[in-house]
Amino acid sequence: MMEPLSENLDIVLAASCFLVVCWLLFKRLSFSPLANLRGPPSSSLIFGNVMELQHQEDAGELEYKWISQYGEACKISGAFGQELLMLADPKALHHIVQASGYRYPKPSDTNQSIRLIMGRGIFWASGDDHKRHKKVMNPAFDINRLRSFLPLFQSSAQMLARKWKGEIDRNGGLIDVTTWISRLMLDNIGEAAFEHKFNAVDAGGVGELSEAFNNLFAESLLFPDKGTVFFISLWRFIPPSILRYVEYLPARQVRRFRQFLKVSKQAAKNLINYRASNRDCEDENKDILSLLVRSNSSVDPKRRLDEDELLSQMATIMLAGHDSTAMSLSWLLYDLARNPEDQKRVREEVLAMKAQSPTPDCLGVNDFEAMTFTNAVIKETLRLHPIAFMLPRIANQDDIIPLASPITTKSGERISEIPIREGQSIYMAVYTYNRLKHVWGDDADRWNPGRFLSDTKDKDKEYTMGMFANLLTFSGGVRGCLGWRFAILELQATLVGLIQHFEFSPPPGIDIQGAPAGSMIPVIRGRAKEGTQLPLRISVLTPDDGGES
Ligand code: HEM
Repeated sequence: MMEPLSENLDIVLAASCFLVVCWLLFKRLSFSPLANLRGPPSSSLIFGNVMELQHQEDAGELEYKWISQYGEACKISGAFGQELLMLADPKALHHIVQASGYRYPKPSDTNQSIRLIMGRGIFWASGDDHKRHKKVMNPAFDINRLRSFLPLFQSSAQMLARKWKGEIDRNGGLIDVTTWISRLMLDNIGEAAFEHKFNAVDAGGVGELSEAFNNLFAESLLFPDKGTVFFISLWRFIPPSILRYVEYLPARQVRRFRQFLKVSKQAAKNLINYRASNRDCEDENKDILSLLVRSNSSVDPKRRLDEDELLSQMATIMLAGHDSTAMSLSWLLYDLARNPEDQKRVREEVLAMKAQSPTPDCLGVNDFEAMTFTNAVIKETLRLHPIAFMLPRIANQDDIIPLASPITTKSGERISEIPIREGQSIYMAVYTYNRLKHVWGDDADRWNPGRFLSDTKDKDKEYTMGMFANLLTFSGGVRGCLGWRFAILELQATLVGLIQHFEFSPPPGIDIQGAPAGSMIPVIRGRAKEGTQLPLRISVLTPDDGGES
């Protein structure tokens, strides 16, 4: 039977597009300045190394292996013959993140994914638009403003401690810390961002917004199938003005993201409307949303955020400020569970600080800063478990990337800079940079918080990297994490609030892996399909055990 004409036409069109794309790629690749770089062989003509990277068991380990083998700057293959420059070299990363301003934006396909999840907020904006967003956002992340959230973080931790004491009696001490910590961080960000009480710890995570967050990344980005990778890999060939329409596709991931964005924007809108009709109280509102609304109305009207940008900002803050800290704190408790001596040392430091404080139940920011070992364990967890284990970028002009450690090319030449062309895709290997031996010491791939104590300095910190402790975990430069101080204060307050009441140990027979779901999420090894979880055995400390009852 004859195929309908329109169907034949579709096939012809698709095939022609494909041939044009192949031809363009061939033209580009035949003159590639990366041609002489070493790197792993491409394992698929269509997918290059992408499937291996997205299906690796422990996020970041494959990059670590390749960089150990081919050097801190090497070449990997993207889909449809794309060449990616993978970098862990400190000087190269410093050049991109710190020294180049807006010359290395996020690639258009990454930006489209961000737009799907968080809308047109600061995470998505680029170039001059990003400057506009940042100007409005900055006052809300002022250090003194953030300090005012400390009592909130402390009371949330106390609430969780009370809740866990009840849970431990009920289920023999085995608790999925990720679920609970996620609820706690949701309560914190809800209150800090909107002055909105989710009561997620108390009510057990019910409610539309709580549910929209639940397992968002595990359900949508973990171990994608070939069809999904194929589809998303085509995005970089589509102009952004057309690409934005993917948000209307009925695919499962897209639906999940759309639902989250819709629910969080609606929550922000309801609050703005409520505040508008209760203007008397406006000056008393110190939450991030109120500050944003005020900051927005005080900038030049031409550079103001429109309503959709403002609402997207809240989706951005809710997601960026909740999931990342929840995962980081879960990893921190896991690391301490596996290192009981260090756990004990943190607890002793906390109890000693409380003993000398006139207000032991509400330690201040300076008290937290003075707890050197507690801060060292936080840094060590952020080093070993960077939630954003890779960061993609694209060069928006020709450039020469300098290297701290020269690399050997395929022809045996030693080079200490790499010329690149406009449009070159970059893969910043955050996980590997955080584990480089010449930066962090010979034991860089192992847990050792002592490396962050001042008397055991490591060698090569020549190239300043990120916002905190020279780690790349919060990225850096103009696109560095806006909420890093918020995150550190929240991690300090929550850790201090929990460690004085509980002892954490790993449950026997359960191994945890950091799965690559856009970010590095903890799952039980071999049971990733069950979603994000990190069960720990938790016991309540009594004064006799050295804890607080
Ligand atoms: C441990 C916790 C956190 C980690 C590891 C983290 C990591 C990062 C990273 C790597 C980026 C850059 C992403 C990129 O360039 O593609 C980023 C950006 C951002 N983060 Fe965080 N973050 C954390 C907590 C927070 C918190 C608590 C907030 C807000 C309350 C926040 C708000 C933001 C915002 C608004 C941006 C976008 C900045 C811009 O594009 O200019 N983050 N974060």
